[in-house]
Amino acid sequence: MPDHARGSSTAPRNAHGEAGPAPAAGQGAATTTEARRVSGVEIVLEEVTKRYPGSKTPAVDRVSMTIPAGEIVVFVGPSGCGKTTTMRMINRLIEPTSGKITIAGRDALSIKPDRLRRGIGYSIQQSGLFPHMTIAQNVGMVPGLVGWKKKRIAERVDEMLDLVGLEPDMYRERYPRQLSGGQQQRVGVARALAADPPVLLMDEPFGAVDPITRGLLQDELLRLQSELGKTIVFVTHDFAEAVKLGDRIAVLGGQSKILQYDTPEAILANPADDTVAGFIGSGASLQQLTLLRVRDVELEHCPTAHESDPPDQLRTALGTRRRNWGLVLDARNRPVAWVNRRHLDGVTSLRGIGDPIGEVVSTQSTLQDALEALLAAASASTVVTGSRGQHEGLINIDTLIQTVRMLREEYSDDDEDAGDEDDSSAGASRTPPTVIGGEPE
Ligand SMILES: Nc1ncnc2c1ncn2[C@@H]1O[C@H](COP(=O)(O)OP(=O)(O)OP(=O)(O)O)[C@@H](O)[C@H]1O
Repeated sequence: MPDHARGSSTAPRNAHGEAGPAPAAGQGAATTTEARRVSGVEIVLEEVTKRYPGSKTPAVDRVSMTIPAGEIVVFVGPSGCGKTTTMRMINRLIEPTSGKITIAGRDALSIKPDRLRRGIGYSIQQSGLFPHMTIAQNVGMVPGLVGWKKKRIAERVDEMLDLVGLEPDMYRERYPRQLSGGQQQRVGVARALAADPPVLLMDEPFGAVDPITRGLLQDELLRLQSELGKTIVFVTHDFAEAVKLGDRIAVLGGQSKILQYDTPEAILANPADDTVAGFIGSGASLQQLTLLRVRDVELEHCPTAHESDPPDQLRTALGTRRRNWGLVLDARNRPVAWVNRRHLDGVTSLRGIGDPIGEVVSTQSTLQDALEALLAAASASTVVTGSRGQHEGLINIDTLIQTVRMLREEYSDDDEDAGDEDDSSAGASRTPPTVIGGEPE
């Protein structure tokens, strides 16, 4: 296996995706928040309870929480704790037994369920697509129900397919069974977003796909959300997924009791109790790799050349920069092949030579995704691409090792501070912790 680029530099800039240094209180935080488009609305649950008929104990018992507009809030907890029931009460697929749910200031129980549901996108595991309907019909269903004109629906279908990375011409007339699991999930998200609802409920939407596709779909969701700013409630039982996606995480115990409701950084640094700590598991330092994205660390660079460039140019660059490996890019700067000097011997063109690129990570990927890609490829570095697949640089194992080391030092300092000053939020750079309806501190 090629060792590609070696050497490293580590320069994490901020936890959890916001570019630039963590703003000090009162300095940059407002700018970051303002810069983000928010089209979502606030959801408030007050003392919401669900008791299924014939069951002695409630499935959800007096849950109160505020889900801020434009944020991704992840419900995470063990199987059967009531995540799905809590989520489905928001769009009244399940009627609460008691309590109040307010969406954008309106009492959800006062809105007709059908009408309510049209304003709330819903995406579930296995995508929930109708098998006998084409992709276009599936995506256009809710806009059709709310009375959009045919032309507008057709345009919207194409726009949505494009948004989730599916070429409309290729996919709109296909049927769900003709798509892979990952593609079906993308269509599921496109359908949930089609009528432009301010709220999106996602119930383990990526649970049924393989881990690599899952990582890509998560990246895609984060990219979409950075453009759309919806209020998203996301259910998972995978804590790593919660850390990656959540602006806030609600860790739920039995009967949806809120054990902790806070930013991922704060929960990782200061689990509220042993149950939450147990749920995070023993790999806390590795989990912290999900707080940083590839774009947050300094990338390595190796010599590159376009397919149309003369091989000599790359040969010279490898020699001058004393590198064994370089990258060949296509006309749109997308990586095509790894090449070493041996590949360049006697060739007159860079087309069709070299080793396959192998695993690629995007600038949106978390450092944990990058680690997995490096381990899967068994190589010391992997190619990083930007939003349109263009080459951005390389990330290597040394960078990741240094980052884990740095995070460990940083978070152990926070622990000491927390003991001294009772400031329990290592994630305070983004948003103040909010515990509503959880255990009072
Ligand atoms: N329709 C129903 N009738 C009776 N009990 C139900 C019904 N749906 C769910 N329950 C029970 O309510 C509790 C909460 O279920 P729920 O599906 O909300 O949990 P969950 O955390 O989403 O679980 P999972 O992660 O396994 O999907 C469970 O004990 C479940 O058995």
